[in-house]
Amino acid sequence: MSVPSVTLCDNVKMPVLGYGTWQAKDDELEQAVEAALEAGYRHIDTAHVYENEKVIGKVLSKWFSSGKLKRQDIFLVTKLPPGGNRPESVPKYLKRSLELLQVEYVDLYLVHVPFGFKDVEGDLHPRTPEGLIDMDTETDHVALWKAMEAQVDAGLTKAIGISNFNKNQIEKILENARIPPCNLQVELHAYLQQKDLVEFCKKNKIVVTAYSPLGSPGLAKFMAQFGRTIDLPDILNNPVVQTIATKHKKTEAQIVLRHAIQKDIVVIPKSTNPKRLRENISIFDFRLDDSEMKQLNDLDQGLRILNFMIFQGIQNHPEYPFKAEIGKL
Ligand SMILES: NC(=O)C1=CN([C@@H]2O[C@H](COP(=O)(O)OP(=O)(O)OC[C@H]3O[C@@H](n4cnc5c(N)ncnc54)[C@H](OP(=O)(O)O)[C@@H]3O)[C@@H](O)[C@H]2O)C=CC1
Ligand SMILES: O=C1CO[C@H](CO)[C@@H](O)[C@@H]1O
Repeated sequence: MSVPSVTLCDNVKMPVLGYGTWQAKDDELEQAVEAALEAGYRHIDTAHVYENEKVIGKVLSKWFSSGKLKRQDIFLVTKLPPGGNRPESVPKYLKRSLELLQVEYVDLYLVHVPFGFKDVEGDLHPRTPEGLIDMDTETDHVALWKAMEAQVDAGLTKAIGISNFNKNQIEKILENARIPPCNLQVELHAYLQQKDLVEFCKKNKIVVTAYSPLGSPGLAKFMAQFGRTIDLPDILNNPVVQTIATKHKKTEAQIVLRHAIQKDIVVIPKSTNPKRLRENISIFDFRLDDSEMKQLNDLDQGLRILNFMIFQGIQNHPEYPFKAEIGKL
């Protein structure tokens, strides 16, 4: 299956469907990345905090050295951890990611979150003695962005972007950037369609990537490991999605992914199951009509699943992005 691409800044091409890897590690991920590459995925989304860059690097280097793929065939995305959200930490963390991924450059480097943590070696999520997340409240986006730009100049990434930033935070970067961000990665699915933010990004030539495009159905199980229960919406069992899926002889997952793609949004579903990851890439052989698009657009509820409250006390960081929603969280 061949996936179409969208053009980011400076003619960098990004496949509109990528392979998400959060919560996937080690042996399971190794097999799954193999299966994903076999299935035709050419865009891989990881992050330093996912602690799986080494496995991804191992599989990619095998494919590159066997000649099955060339480096330029792959669009590789990774992210600066929150503990690296200060200018002097950016080169250190990008260098680490490049070493783990066994590549000379990434295609897109993202600032993972707008808030910073203390930079504690060996602890990606440091805590205070009281159990709160150990924040660095001095996070300065303009200074940080200059360090991101320097990574493009050094040839260590083709493009730079942000993730989980709100509109005001993006505006501030745009006002001060020499190299504007060309990608915003945010939570986006049928129940959180982010219409205003998407419109704003279009106006500013920022390609939007939808994370958790299926509504992150495995999240409740994942959070349970940390003793947290969450009330997860079940987008894939929504009757509107189900009816459209039956009509097209497609699965519910394929319908919600196709819905985003038809709105020029890049999607990065995660699956370590070979059957499901093949299912998720098989969305380029049908089209939703205007009435189906409208029915799916109407499912929007502004419902955010990932608000970072897992990091206790994070809402008190000056750059916590969802302050306006706090009453609703
Ligand atoms: N920038 C950021 O802050 C964030 C970025 N991300 C990125 O976005 C990616 C995707 O988001 P994520 O939160 O993982 O959630 P997704 O919406 O991609 O959902 C993943 C879950 O859905 C299941 N699944 C996958 N395909 C299907 C299918 N066809 N039918 C039914 N269930 C399916 C998976 O299980 P199984 O594996 O068993 O198939 C897994 O439990 C992440 O992996 C990560 O790369 C995610 C969160 C935050
Ligand atoms: O990508 C991510 C998924 O969500 C996690 C927990 O909220 C974060 O660590 C990270 O931003």
